[in-house]
This record gives sequence, structure tokens and C-alpha cells, in this order.
Amino acid sequence: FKRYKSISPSIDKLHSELSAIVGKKNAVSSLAAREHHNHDESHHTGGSPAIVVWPNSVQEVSEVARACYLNSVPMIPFGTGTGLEGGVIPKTESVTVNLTNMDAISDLNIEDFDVRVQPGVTRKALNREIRNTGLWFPVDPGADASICGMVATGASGTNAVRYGTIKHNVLNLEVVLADGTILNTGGSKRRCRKSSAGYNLTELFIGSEGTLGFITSATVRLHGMPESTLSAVCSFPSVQDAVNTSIQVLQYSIPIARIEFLDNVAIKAVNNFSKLENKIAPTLFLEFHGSEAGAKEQVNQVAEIAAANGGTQFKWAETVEERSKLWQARHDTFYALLALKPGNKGYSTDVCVPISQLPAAIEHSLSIVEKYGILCGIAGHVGDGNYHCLLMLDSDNESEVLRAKMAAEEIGRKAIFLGGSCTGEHGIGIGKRELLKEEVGLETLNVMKGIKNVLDPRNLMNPFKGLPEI
Ligand SMILES: Cc1cc2c(cc1C)N(C[C@H](O)[C@H](O)[C@H](O)COP(=O)(O)OP(=O)(O)OC[C@H]1O[C@@H](n3cnc4c(N)ncnc43)[C@H](O)[C@@H]1O)c1[nH]c(=O)[nH]c(=O)c1N2
Ligand SMILES: CC(C)C(=O)C(=O)O
Ligand SMILES: [Mn+2]
Repeated sequence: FKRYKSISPSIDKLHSELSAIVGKKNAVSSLAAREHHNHDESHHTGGSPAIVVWPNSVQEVSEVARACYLNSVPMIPFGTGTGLEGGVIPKTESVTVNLTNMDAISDLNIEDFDVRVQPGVTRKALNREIRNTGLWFPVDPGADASICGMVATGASGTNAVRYGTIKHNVLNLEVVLADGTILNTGGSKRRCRKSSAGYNLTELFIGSEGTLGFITSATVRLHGMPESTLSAVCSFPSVQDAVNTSIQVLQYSIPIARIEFLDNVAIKAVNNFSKLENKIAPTLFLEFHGSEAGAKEQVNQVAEIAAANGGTQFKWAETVEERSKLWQARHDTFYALLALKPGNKGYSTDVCVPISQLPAAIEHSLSIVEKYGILCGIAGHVGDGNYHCLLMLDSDNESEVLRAKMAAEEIGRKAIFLGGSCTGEHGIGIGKRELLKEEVGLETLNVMKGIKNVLDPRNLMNPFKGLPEI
């Protein structure tokens, strides 16, 4: 990997080149713009970009990339800045490319259940736009992230157990490479459900965290709105009982739409933050989608399994309002925990293990956070084997930061040992680059580096993120 010489001497020249491409008001180096783009929602820190640009079209993104490429200046794609791994934080003098001006929703094919979105379109904006079609886009990270940013991080959320992660919902991507080349990963205008034509470049860009190119549009799948939706909360005597229930629900192939776990600490925080009155106990948040009869049948099956594991009776969210309050509370768990220690930063782990290994993994995580003495709530997409230890830390307390880092590393390493991954949905970013090496092995890492070298030979796309240096 190359070292970068400072771009400061040539910054004025580059600034005027970029202004000529995107217009003066869309190429900015003010303190406010730079500070707005020097952080995400994580605890990670770094520098501020030298210049921020807001291109208005794929052609402008291509010209911006070309100008940076010819000046050998690193570039950072910026979506909505809700990432949890420091992906948008500059680690060297860089130009940040904020893609939110490109916010078109086009090519809505209701009969084929697909649509094309530019990087400024968030998941909620898309769902608002298509609300009268009977279709919806189910991938739902807690934040209202940009869909292209979700592609970049390999995101998922609470609906993945039924509808898949972003990976299962992307049909094609338009991409701009570091040198300005524009391409469609599946070929221009392709939007078929299946293809065996050549290498799968669409999946290559999913989870690439801005290190391979700019995603300037995504063609994504939509799903039919379920006829009936039932949501409930069920509490359990122990973490193991709640987790065993999730495993058995999946083993019985019940097509549950959402099955989310919160531990005692998380439930307490959520009750305070979202004014709920859940029993303080290990809890599952559940949702069932189907025909009226189908959803009820799923409820009966899950109720039986829960009862066998000591689950108390379901508490129902009866109305649409109660249902959205319940899921908003789940999505706000991170902020609910932060509210327990105002001024703190959240450090989220994100391991994913084969579901049979969930009990061992969670038990180990609990022992680790206890060992390091860190306040932690657990929230999990347990239907996917993916859960977060949400570590709350005072970022001015060096010892606490170090202990949290060591705890997160041990938790990640244990997941890898159990056949899992150090990240199910947030990405590698700044903090898990060494764990990536342990997870995939040196040979695989070298192939990844070879791919990076072909697509971005000058290492200008979001350097110091994702791949570790050897
Ligand atoms: C409260 C809360 C709750 C959650 C989450 C966050 C928060 C604050 N997240 C994490 C976050 O929302 C998720 O990582 C998003 O996919 C990030 O999308 P942004 O548009 O914000 O990307 P953001 O701007 O933060 O960028 C993230 C990374 O992607 C790159 N990138 C962004 N847009 C790009 C583009 N168009 N082309 C190329 N690269 C691009 C960036 O360079 C960076 O490396 C999450 N996630 C999850 O998967 N499941 C969850 O349950 C949650 N829950
Ligand atoms: C770490 C958090 C914010 C998350 O992904 C979740 O709540 O599922
Ligand atoms: Mn999550």
C-alpha cells in the first residue's frame, strides 16, 4: 500500500478543478462542511476531509473521480453517515464525495417487483414513495440509511430472517471506479432475478465499504406487503431460554418475519427511552407476516415453542401505532443505551455465528464484558445468528476505551473460532481489519488485495479501511 504525500500544496488547484465540475457551491472546504464529514455514529475518530463535493449526476461523479485520480488524491464516498465502523472518517488528507444530491427513484417495475435508486435515496424515502403500490423494501438498519450506503456496508436489520439482507435484494449496481470509469456490475439495464453470466461483480461491491468505487445507483428487489401482520413481545427466565426459542423456531422452518433479542440491560434502557413497560427480562420481539390464517398459525406454533422454554404469554402490539412504536423502540436501542450514560460513545460489536452456536457465543460475550467491566446491553438479530454487544464508554477514559477494544476483539475472535464472522452487517471499517485477516486467512486476503489492486491500482478509494496492510 502506498503512502500518500500531503495534498495541501495542490489543494487550491484541485479545489478549482472540482468546482468547475460540480459548481462552486458544491465544492466546499469550510470548517462546517469538513466537520460535518469527519465522523459517523461510531466511537471512531480521525481527521476531516480537505474538500467536500456534492456531485449531481453519475457523469459528475466520474469527472470528480478522474480529477482526484490524476492528482493522486484519496476519495471517500459519503452516504448518510450512519455507519458504525468509521467508514467515512478520513485517515489521510482526502476529498469526501457526498452523494446525497443524487436522489432519484426511477424504473419502478411493479409487476417485476424492482426499482432503481440513486445514492441520495434512503430506505424510508423509498418506502414512502412506493407506499400505494402494495410493495415495500424490507431491509431496515435501525437508522434511515441510504440504500447505496447499505449496499456499501452489506447491511441488514430486523427483517433479514424472512426477506434476506441487502445482498439478497440487489439485482444490479452502477459503479464509478477510481479512474472515473462507469460500469454496471450486471451489465447495462439488467434486472433479472438470476444470472450465471460471468463473475458476480454485484456481490463484489456489496460490503466493499467504498474501497472499490462509488455506487451511483442500485437496482433493488421489492416485496409484496403482507396481508396480515402481528407483532408481540415475549419474556423469558434466561438468555438461554430466549435464544433456544429462536433456534427452535428456525429449526421448525416457521417463516417468522422478525425475531429480535434484547437482554435485561437493553430492555431497561428501551423502557426508559421509548416509554414502554416491558418486564425486565431477556426478551424476544416477534413479528409474523402472512395471510390472516397463516400468520395466526405461525403465532400458535411459536407460542408453543416459547412456552416450552419458559416464555411468558405474548404481549401484543394491537394497533399499527403500537406496532410502529415497538419497532421504533427496537431500532432506537443503541440511543436508548447511550441515554443510560449521557456523553458516552457507543461501541458496537457485530458478530454472526451459525445459529446452533448462539448460546455458546452469547454466554462467552457476557463473561468477556464482565471481565473488562464495561456497561453493555445486548441486542440481536438472533434469527440470523447475529447480535451486538453495545458497549457504552467514556471516550475520554483511556483505560475504558482500551478495555472495550480488547473486549470487542475477544468477542470477534470467539465468533470466528465458532465458525462465524466478526461482522454480520456493519462491516470491517477502521476497527476490524486485523480480525478480517484472521477470519478469511492470508490466501483469501491476498486475492482480495489483488482485486483491489486491479480496480483501484493507486489505492485512492477510502484508504485505511477494510483490508489490512500486510
Ligand atoms: C441507531 C443505528 C442503528 C443501526 C445502524 C446505525 C445506527 C446509527 N446501522 C449502521 C448503518 O445504518 C449502516 O451501516 C448503513 O448501511 C450505512 O449507510 P450510510 O448511507 O449511512 O453510509 P455511510 O455514509 O455511513 O458510509 C458507510 C460506508 O459505506 C461507504 N459508502 C456509503 N455510500 C456509498 C456509496 N454510494 N458508494 C460507495 N461507498 C459508499 C462509505 O465510504 C463508508 O465506508 C445498522 N446497520 C445494519 O446493517 N443493521 C442494523 O441493524 C443497523 N442498525
Ligand atoms: C448496533 C445497532 C445500532 C444495531 O445494529 C442494532 O440495533 O441492530
Ligand atoms: Mn443490527
